[in-house]
Amino acid sequence: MKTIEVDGIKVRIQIWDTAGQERYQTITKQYYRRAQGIFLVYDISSERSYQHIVKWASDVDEYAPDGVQKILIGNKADEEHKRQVPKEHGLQLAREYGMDFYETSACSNLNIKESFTRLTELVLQAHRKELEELRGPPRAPTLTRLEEEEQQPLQGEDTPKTCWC
Ligand SMILES: Nc1nc2c(ncn2[C@@H]2O[C@H](COP(=O)(O)OP(=O)(O)OP(=O)(O)O)[C@@H](O)[C@H]2O)c(=O)[nH]1
Repeated sequence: MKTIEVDGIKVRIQIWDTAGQERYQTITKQYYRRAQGIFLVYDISSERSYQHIVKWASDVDEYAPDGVQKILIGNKADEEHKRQVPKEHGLQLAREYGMDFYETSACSNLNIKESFTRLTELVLQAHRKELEELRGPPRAPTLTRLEEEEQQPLQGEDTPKTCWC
């Protein structure tokens, strides 16, 4: 669980790290069903992990709800000396899928906050209607309401007070 602030709203996010190994795939797919945002992560020092993204993306298409938000991540960006996947390839794949793309490093803390904030923003935007309801109606009273209030007789000391707060 993590609380982050996006556009002045505190959002509590629940993060699940699914197992990448083949033998856990049956369980992993069950987690997709209630996901609102998904990071598809490969390792920039492993061409194989990059090739695997196609399979992950098709699983997400099959099992995740419609409208789930997705971001492509190339992790281990601190391991430049071991790089097998050029940044351009990540960008290109993300473009094909219509996703945002970040290179991150869990070790040097590169783009971790940025990518989580972005995915949360995308999820919030996708649920804009519910978000507006959460924010509530505008606070300023309308002119009509003010006029109506002015016509109300003032409450005397002897009349029971309702809450004025
Ligand atoms: N250099 C570097 N190593 C990392 C980074 N992120 C993770 N690692 C290392 O990579 C290894 C695998 O990390 P995990 O978090 O277990 O990767 P995973 O994809 O969740 O693995 P599965 O649970 O098998 O799916 C560990 O040794 C981590 O310390 C990173 O940004 N940079």
